[in-house]
Amino acid sequence: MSFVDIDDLSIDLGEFSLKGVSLSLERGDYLTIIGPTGAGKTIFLETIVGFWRPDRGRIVLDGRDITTEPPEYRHIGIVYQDYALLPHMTVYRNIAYGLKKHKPENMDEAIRKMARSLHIDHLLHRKPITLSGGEQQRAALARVLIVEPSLLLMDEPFSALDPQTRRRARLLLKEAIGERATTVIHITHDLDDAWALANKLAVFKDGRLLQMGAMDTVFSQPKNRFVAEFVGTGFFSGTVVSRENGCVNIDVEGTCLQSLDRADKGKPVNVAIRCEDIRVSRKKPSVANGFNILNATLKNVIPEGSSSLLDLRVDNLEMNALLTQNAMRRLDARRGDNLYALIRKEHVKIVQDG
Ligand SMILES: Nc1ncnc2c1ncn2[C@@H]1O[C@H](COP(=O)(O)OP(=O)(O)OP(=O)(O)O)[C@@H](O)[C@H]1O
Repeated sequence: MSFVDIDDLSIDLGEFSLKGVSLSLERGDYLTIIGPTGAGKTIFLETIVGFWRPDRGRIVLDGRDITTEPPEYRHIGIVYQDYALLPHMTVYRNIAYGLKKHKPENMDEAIRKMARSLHIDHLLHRKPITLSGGEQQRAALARVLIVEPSLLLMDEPFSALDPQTRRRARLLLKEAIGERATTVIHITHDLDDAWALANKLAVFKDGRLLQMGAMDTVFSQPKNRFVAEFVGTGFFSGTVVSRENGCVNIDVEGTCLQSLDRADKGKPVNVAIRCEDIRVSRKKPSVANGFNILNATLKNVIPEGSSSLLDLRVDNLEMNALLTQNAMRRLDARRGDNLYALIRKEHVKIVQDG
């Protein structure tokens, strides 16, 4: 049995339903949930915390079936996007509020220690309205973390923060939960949150959990086209035409891709290629060993923060490659240039459509 076992969680709210969501987490796991707006991510968290009573399914936390327990007995902390601090209380009293049921003997020291770890010890006397967004966020985190919840739920906790404050908040959160090995489920629209914090990723759509797994696995082996597109991984359908020297040759709309994965000749397969795994070069490498080397035309360059996404045309296929700004400068490419896309055979992943 895992630390968190959610089995077949279903709820019908009329216009929206959560459909048989099952997942398990080990103690200390950090799961980020992504998915389009209206996918049911918040309803899922609210069902775990006890805001909604599911029509079907079970929630087991640390061996205890909490499906029908009142929220206050579940020992689950939740942090919202809008922080939900009590406006008439100081930061100190907001944090203490979390401890109102189980006051530890050394409550004052516990509050000050928590405030120090989240760098808000100088703000304890202030009311929430006088704080910046980042400071309010840290106060909200302190209020939830001080009760040492068995499970911490967060619904887009950083969405109102500027990029720099967000990075800092991630670091502080990581330190604060790392010390306690807190198990976390965190909804976000920012994949950088997932890469910075999580070891697991879940993708929701239309009230369903489409895929959950280790971060790398979901990115490199998305189960279907929707998940692939959502995480920015290329997804292609083709047929295995031959197997030789430990490789399979896959025909994808007239382009031959070689993969080290196993599949039978004649089998239709889906292939996933992460945009980070496509290198782009002006020169054709003299040694092709281990690589797919494909002629590519640069259609477009889309700047993405510290990287650029290259829109490449490879025969009949559209592929995206993600290059750092340094790699981009070295490549010095313009729209319409003829280039080479280099993809290691082990990065061409054969995936089951799910
Ligand atoms: N009380 C309710 N009764 C009926 N439908 C609801 C209720 N609350 C939310 N919904 C609907 O359920 C769907 C899922 O909402 P939810 O807030 O869980 O989405 P989400 O994935 O968190 O989206 P976002 O990323 O925009 O926050 C939405 O279509 C929403 O309108």
